[in-house]
Amino acid sequence: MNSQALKEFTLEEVARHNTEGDVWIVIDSKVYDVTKFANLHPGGSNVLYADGVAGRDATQVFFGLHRHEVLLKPQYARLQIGKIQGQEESIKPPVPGELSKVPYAEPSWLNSGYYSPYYSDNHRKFQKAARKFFMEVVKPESDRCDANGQRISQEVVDKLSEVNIIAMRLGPGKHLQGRSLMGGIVKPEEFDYFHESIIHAELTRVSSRAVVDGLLAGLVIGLPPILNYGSPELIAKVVPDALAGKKYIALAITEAFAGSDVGGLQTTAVRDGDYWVVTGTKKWITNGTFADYFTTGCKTESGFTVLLIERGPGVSTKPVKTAYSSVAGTAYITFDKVRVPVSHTLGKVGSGMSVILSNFNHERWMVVCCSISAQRLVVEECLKWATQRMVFGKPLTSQAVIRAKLASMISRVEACQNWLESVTFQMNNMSYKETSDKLAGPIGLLKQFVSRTGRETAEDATQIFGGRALTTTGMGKFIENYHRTSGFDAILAGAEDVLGDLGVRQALKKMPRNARL
Ligand code: HEM
Repeated sequence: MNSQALKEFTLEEVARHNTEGDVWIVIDSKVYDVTKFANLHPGGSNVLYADGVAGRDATQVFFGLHRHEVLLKPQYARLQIGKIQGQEESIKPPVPGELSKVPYAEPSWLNSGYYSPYYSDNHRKFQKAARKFFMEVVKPESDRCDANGQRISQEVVDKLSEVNIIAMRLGPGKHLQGRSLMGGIVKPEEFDYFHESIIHAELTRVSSRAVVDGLLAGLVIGLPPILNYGSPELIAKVVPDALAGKKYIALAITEAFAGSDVGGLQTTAVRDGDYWVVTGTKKWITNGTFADYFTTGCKTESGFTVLLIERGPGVSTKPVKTAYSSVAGTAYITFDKVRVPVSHTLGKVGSGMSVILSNFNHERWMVVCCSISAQRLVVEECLKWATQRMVFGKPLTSQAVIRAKLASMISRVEACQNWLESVTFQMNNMSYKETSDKLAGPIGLLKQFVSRTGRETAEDATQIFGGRALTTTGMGKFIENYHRTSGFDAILAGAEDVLGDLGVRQALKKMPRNARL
């Protein structure tokens, strides 16, 4: 409703409309006529006729039961008929691009009056633009697609590629040359891993776990092997369309037969002249239902080899139902005697393991960035809920047990953030080779730690929200989604225990032979 056209009422006038057949209520200074809506109200009509609600200021009871966004939906916003004389609304929706004022809802480098050795003003400017973009372009799409399971629309993908978010999700590198990043805020040669971490964090703030993956995570992990190991002709054929969001890529490694034990894979490629003939299956392949290309791990006579397989005769994909939304496009793939040109071999025949392993650090680090951002959002949701929810006449925060949970959640996310920033700083200063040598172990340990804290935080948040954390709509919908999907961070890009073990094994390799107590 246009504020200029708002009619003004006194609380006494509103109070006269307090019966079935004529019921008004006040929420945050706004007057709503809910007479006709009462019979359609999802919470029932009786609750609107109750004492203290009908004809009264029901702000507190309303916010104990609904998210603010309910009032912003056009079908409910139009129930507003005016405002209370002399009062102004105080509860406002977030403005796209703005930071949250809830403590710990933002990493400290974004809070005014705090300092960071890692982030510059350029990172801050970049973050502001990214938040606005994701809030305006991706959030509405995320809500819609997570619910209906449909893939992200081409229109949104086109907008992502206009500001080169698809290319930036791959990290710094040659592929950014000549591109205008986020409207030119950062020069391609100055784009670093902190900028990239901002993209992951801001994407995660507005998206469910499934949408984070649905927004071309398959490409983020499936394209680097092509960029790093493909022939110039193959790169020219595939990369421009992929970064423009015109073609989709999936990384097809895992099978029902083998996951972390890549050596046990059964998809086989046999040479036939200038072609490989590929037969086998792949499972849990993110974006597989809509991918045009599959960066595929195959068994060959001389060992494990990675091939780029184009969708075509012999390739079929079907959705795999998982705990998160099918917007992620998780697929079961069948390759039935698929003929793949030998020129589509990525790296040397038999050297597929190094092609795949070189990709893992970045993928795991990306999962960490996303998980920490989601955990921070959970902290924000819990702080808001525990403050606004009244129990036994007092806010939930008056309970020591709730405050203790909040303390654990905040400490975990802050610990994760600080470790992530220190690893990211190393990545900025190391060559790709050095990163593989020195950071594979720490990134494995970091991911194990972060996915564990994620699930602990999901448990704590569920206790704080109670039954509301068990429903997919309403007050606890983020908590329900996070609780249901935080396990993906513990499995995707390497199972938690395997990564912890990797970290320790890498450390043991570097133990000095003469180290003694
Ligand atoms: C303009 C006023 C209102 C609108 C547009 C509205 C709308 C809604 C909607 C859409 C829901 C479904 C749950 C959700 O999506 O969050 C809901 C549930 C509910 N509403 Fe309202 N409501 C209004 C006022 C009130 C008031 C004043 C009360 C006071 C008692 C109330 C009590 C409830 C209850 C008890 C539920 C069920 C909550 C649950 O299942 O957890 N509503 N309302």
